Order: sequence, then structure tokens, then C-alpha cells
Amino acid sequence: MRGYLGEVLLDQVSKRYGRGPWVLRDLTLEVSGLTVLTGANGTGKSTLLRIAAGILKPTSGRVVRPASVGYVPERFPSDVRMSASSYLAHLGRVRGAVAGDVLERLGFVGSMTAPMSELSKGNAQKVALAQAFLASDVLVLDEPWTGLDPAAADELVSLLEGRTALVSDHEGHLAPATRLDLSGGHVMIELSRVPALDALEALEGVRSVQTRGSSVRVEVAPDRSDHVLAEALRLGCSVRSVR
Ligand SMILES: Nc1ncnc2c1ncn2[C@@H]1O[C@H](COP(=O)(O)OP(=O)(O)OP(=O)(O)O)[C@@H](O)[C@H]1O
Repeated sequence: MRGYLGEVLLDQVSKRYGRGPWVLRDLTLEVSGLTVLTGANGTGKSTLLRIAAGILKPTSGRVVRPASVGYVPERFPSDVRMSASSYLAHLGRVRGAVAGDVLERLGFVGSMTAPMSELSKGNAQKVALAQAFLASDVLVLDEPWTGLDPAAADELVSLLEGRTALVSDHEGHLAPATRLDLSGGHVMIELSRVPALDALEALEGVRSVQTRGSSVRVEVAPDRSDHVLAEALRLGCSVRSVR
């Protein structure tokens, strides 16, 4: 393995919540420079970002990340009683960094001493971004433009120039070096006479398996559909439809 200095590597990462469908399957991604995640709602962007930031463990696969990762969640907690000033000072001490001019550049106009729960949504988001920029290596930002006014939104684009960052960006603010679209489409294979659901679920490329009466519907990544079909036949299943 190379020494990934200031970069994030996700190696064959898969994730499912409990026994639910696979949200991510065998995903390998190297983040160096600006990397943008896109994809329809529910395709796993936040899940991938939380795994990259170390907030969530993958079900399988490996994640290598540098020491200092700055993370902004999709929703900043609305009940933080600490003031922006104490919050940034505290996280600065933890990270051994001093807050730069991110808040000013983003045009923060709220109180630095009132509880953060009293800040407007946009100003709270600016504080969330300022704490992430305390990190020296990688930024992991989940829809960071949420709530920002147009001037702050443009400034955030400037702040990201030259940084290593993994960012979900629905609205196309960035023109990144790398773009990963998690939608990617799928193939639905309908089977009957399935001897072992577990064996189907374990196949590479299978995103979910649902039982409907006597049939089983298998959602598959498009590039793995031939492989899954061949394996399903080998297991003794009958194929009802592929679409
Ligand atoms: N804590 C959880 N427990 C169970 N399922 C979850 C959990 N978090 C996310 N999921 C499921 O994982 C899938 C992906 O969710 P995720 O939030 O990662 O998608 P997303 O692409 O970020 O969506 P959006 O664009 O709506 O924010 C969804 O089907 C969601 O219901």
C-alpha cells in the first residue's frame, strides 16, 4: 500500500445498514484533489461521505485516511448550546490549529458569543464550514452549500480551490478533477425457485434482494448483471425477466 499523505482511499468498500439492502457495493475511490459526488436522493452519498470521514464503519472494505479530516454533515445539529467562538476555539485546541479567516470570507454576521442553536441556518452552516477548514489534510463536505447566500456560495468555491476534498454537490457548483455519480442505473432481475437468498445477496454487484410472493427481485449494478445472471442459473434459479 502506498503512503496516502493527505489523501483518502476507499478500497472495495461495501455498506448496508443491518440486514437492509446494500447501499454501496465494492466501491474503490482515491481522493486526491477535488472529488465531487453526485447521485439521486438515497443513492448513498451521505453514507459514503460518513465512511470517508470515519463517522461510520463500512460493512466490508478498507478506508485509509490522513490524520486531519474536516467533516461537515448534511445537517448541522440544531441544538448546540456552545457559542461559535467557544466551539471553534475548542476544536482548534483539539486539532492544534487556529481558525483562519473562513468565517469572515463567508460573510458570517451572527453572534460569536450566543448559543449556536440561536444562529440562523446559513450562519450556523458557516460555523460548521469554519470548523472543517481547521483540518489541514482533507475536507469531507456533505452538501456544504445548504443555506448559504449566493456570495458565500461563491466564496466556498474559492476556498476549495487547490484543496483535497470529497464533496457532494447536487447543484453543480464545482468543476472537479474527478466526479463520481452514485446513481449509475441498475438492472432488475426477477427470479423464481431460488434455493438460497444468502448466496444471491453475496454475489458481487447485487445491491438488494426482495421477495415478492413466489418471485425474488434482485437489483444489480449494470456492469455485473451478466455475472449475476450466470451465477443465479448456476445456483438453480429460474429467470423470469431482466430489465
Ligand atoms: N442510519 C440508517 N439506517 C438505515 N438505513 C439508512 C441509514 N442511513 C441511510 N440509510 C439508507 O441508506 C440509503 C442511502 O442513504 P444516504 O443518506 O446515504 O443517501 P444520499 O444519496 O445521501 O441521499 P440524499 O440525496 O437524499 O441526501 C437510503 O436508502 C437510506 O434510507
